[in-house]
Amino acid sequence: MKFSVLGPAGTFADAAAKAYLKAQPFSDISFDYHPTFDQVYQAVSGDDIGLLPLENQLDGYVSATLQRLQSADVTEIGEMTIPVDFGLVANVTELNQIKRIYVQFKTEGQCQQLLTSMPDVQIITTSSNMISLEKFQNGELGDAAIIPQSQMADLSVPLMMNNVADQDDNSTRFIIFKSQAADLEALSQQHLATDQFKAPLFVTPSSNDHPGTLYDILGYLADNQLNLVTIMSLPVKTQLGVYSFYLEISGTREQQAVLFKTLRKMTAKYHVHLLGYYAV
Ligand SMILES: O=C(O)C(=O)C[C@]1(C(=O)O)C=C[C@@H](O)C=C1
Repeated sequence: MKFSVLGPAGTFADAAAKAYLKAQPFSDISFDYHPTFDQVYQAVSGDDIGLLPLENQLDGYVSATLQRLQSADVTEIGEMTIPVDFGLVANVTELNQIKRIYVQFKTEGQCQQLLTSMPDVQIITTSSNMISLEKFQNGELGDAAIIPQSQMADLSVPLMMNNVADQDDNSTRFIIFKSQAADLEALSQQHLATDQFKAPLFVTPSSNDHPGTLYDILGYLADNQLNLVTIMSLPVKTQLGVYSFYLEISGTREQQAVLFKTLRKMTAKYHVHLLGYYAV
C-alpha cells in the first residue's frame, strides 16, 4: 500500500504523514513522494492513501485543497496537525545582499514580515519547502530560501536566521484520504477508534438568494446539538454569487446516530457532499 505525500522527503507533509502512521495500525506501507499537491492527489487510487494540507494557523485554509475537496470523490480517514517553523538560509553574509528567495506558496503567507522587509528581492514561489531548499543549493550567489527549520542543521551557509515565520506558535493541519467517495450509509455504521469524531462536508443550496439560507443550514446542527467547528464558503464556479459551504462537525461517539440522521434530513433539501467521518 502506498502513502502519497508531498516530497522530496523532509517536507512538513512528510513529517505529518510519519506522525499519522505512528498512531495508525497500517502495515506494509511505502511512501510515494510527489513534487506538487496536485500530483499527490492524482497518485492516490485503490486502497492507497494520500495526505494534503488543509489549514495553517497563520495563513488560513489552503484554497487548492478545499477546491479539490468540493468536487472530489474521496473519503477522509483522519487528520494530523503538526507544528511548523521556518528558517532562512542564504549563501551571502548580509540580508541586503540577497537577490532571490525561494519560498513555498503557503510558506510565503506565513513569513510576510520577513518578505515585506526585503522589497527588492525577487520571490520565486515553489510547490514544496524541500524544493525551495534544492533550488537554493543549486543556485547562484545572492540566493536564499525559506525552509523547514529542521533542515538547517546539516547546512553550512553564511547566513542563517531561525524562526522567520510571523509568529513562533504555528501549526498546519493535514487530512489523510482515500480515493473512494464517502458513503453516508456505510460511514453511519463505522466504529470509531476514539470517543471523538470529525465529519467534514460541503452543503450547497440550489440558490443562496433567499433570506436565511445559511441560518437554515446551521439550524439543522444547532437543533441537534451538533458542534460546528469550521465554516468556509467557496464559489460553486458555474455561476457568480452562488456558494457552497464547507462545514466540519465534531462530536462524541454517542452522537453518531443523530449526526447521520441530521445529514440525511439535510440531504432532502440541500446538496450534501460528505467527505468523511473519522476519529480524532
Ligand atoms: O512544503 C512543505 O514542507 C509542505 O509540507 C507544504 C506546506 C503547505 O503547503 O501547507 C505544509 C506546511 C507549511 O504550512 C507550509 C507548506
